[in-house]
Amino acid sequence: MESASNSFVSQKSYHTFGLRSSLSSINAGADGKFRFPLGRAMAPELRNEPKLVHGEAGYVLEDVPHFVDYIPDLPTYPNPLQDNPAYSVVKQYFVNIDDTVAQKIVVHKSSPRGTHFRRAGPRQKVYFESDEVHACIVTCGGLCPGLNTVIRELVCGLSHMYGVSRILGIEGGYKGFYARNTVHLTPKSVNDIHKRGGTILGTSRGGHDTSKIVDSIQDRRINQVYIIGGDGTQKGASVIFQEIRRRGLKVSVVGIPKTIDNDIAVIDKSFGFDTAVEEAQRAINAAHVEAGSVEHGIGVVKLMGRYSGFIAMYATLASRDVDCCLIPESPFYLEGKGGLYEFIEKRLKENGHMVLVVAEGAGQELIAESMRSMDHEDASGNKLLLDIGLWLSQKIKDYFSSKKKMTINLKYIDPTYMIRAIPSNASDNVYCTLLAQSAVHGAMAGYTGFTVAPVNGRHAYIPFYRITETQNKVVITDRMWARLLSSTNQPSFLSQNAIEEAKKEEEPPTQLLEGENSTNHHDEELFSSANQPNFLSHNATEVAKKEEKPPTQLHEENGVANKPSGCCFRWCSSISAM
Ligand SMILES: Nc1ncnc2c1ncn2[C@@H]1O[C@H](COP(=O)(O)OP(=O)(O)O)[C@@H](O)[C@H]1O
Ligand SMILES: O=P(O)(O)OC[C@H]1O[C@](O)(COP(=O)(O)O)[C@@H](O)[C@@H]1O
Ligand SMILES: [Mg+2]
Repeated sequence: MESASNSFVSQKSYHTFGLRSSLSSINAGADGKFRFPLGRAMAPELRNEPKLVHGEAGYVLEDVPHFVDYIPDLPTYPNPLQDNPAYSVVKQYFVNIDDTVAQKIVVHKSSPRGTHFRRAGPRQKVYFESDEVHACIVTCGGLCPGLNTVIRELVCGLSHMYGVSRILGIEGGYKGFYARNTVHLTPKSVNDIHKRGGTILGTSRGGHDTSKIVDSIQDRRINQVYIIGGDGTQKGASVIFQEIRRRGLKVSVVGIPKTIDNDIAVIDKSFGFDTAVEEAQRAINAAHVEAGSVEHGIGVVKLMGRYSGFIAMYATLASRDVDCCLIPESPFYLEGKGGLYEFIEKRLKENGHMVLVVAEGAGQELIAESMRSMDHEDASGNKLLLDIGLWLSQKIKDYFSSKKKMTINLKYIDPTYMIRAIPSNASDNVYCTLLAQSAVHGAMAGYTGFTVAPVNGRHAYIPFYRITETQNKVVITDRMWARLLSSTNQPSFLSQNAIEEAKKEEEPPTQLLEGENSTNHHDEELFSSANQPNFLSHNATEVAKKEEKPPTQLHEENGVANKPSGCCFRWCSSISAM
């Protein structure tokens, strides 16, 4: 462990440019290509306005900030990856600077091309020399499977791909910047951490003091900040970035989206979600076994999902043992025709038992009606929820014993923290690896103020505001919720009027549906992450390069040829990216 006061600080190349000097370069875009409207008092990127580039046929690039937007005359260096043997087999390893990723891929003949994001991946030129980089990593908010994998892969990516050796772990979330010690991270020290749940750095809610955090970054001469966390964390990262840019610092601020609830907007999915859905099966199985072993058995399982019911929805679809799934997005009622009690009674009569999955944020308004609502918040300002699982279990017991005089046998299982605290599964581990590598490539290339994530199966750099302006929610008028309703045959709890209203409110479902993503080859990343020899002679490499088509073509072909069929998860193949 290293204390904040004695951390090693290099004086080399730590740029601090005042606002005045930064204004001289405001019309040059990230790659010196794009230009912003002239004749304004201050550049858009200094006023937190979107950095938009318009192209033909309604094409819009929602670009991310870059050092050259506010720091003039920065030197660039060749990317050290060009001499890395793991990557020498790849014909076009570096991403074309004009590559962008479409936000919507379901289009019609006459559709405008729409919003795009900058494609993630390694660039030919970088804005840091290896020994100049002083990186730090922080984890904030609730736990999520995969946090340790992302930390590991950031450290290994920085070290193995870019020769960076100065990497600090900030302990205990945002407040750790100014109130806790730091820990020096090396590939050796993080070697096994992906096998453990939680985060080796610790985490916290609250404690976001922007100026103290940026002072700490500046004092320690940190120039790459990797911030792993959910929607709240990304809001915090955004204000840190704004302050850093206001001070004119050459410090890259990179957000890595983490949320077990999968409630972050724009992105395909967040890491840990797959693991959570898988682990939830164990609780659902247990509930099913318990319920099926007794007369009129009811198994109730509570899953996480404060404002979004994705875990509950996917766990239900995956299990096939669930009779009813309740989520925050779909209000329900208990009594009367079409209500929950009526449905439970029907299922018990038909099957003798039933399983109910409830997301923690579901039915909060119902509990609030029957209990005195406590409008409490946690340290980060998130609403503290009343326990729907316990409350609902009690209501069901009361109803059947006093109103129906029917003996039921209800078992309530709350596996929420057990699900959140496990290590990530194989699929999430690969996802975390690619995510961390994309983050490192972006920072090395001089981009800043962005969140990295897959969009339609390709990793992209997304401006913070796009991630934080809305939350991802289950669309109850979309096909996936309809699939769930049809698989459980539960009531929709909606009147015809409410359905019409919901349809009007929701965006048309032009987002990804099943099987629309492509699977791509990632052998190059795998060679690099294992640091193994590629066992190819120079000749073989050259021959392979001639035989292969450039990766962009390959990707496109795979997009058509490798469409998975019959897969019900919209992002099942979307971990390809980059
Ligand atoms: N609007 C905001 N501005 C700045 N910091 C924020 C904001 N919202 C949350 N944070 C900070 O982000 C961190 C994590 O937020 P939290 O909501 O607990 O988790 P998550 O990031 O997983 O949503 C906390 O330290 C919190 O203080
Ligand atoms: O008890 P804690 O640590 O506040 O966490 C509970 C909350 O964490 C969550 O997993 C979401 O966490 P984040 O906001 O950190 O993504 C919710 O599902 C749950 O309500
Ligand atoms: Mg959150």
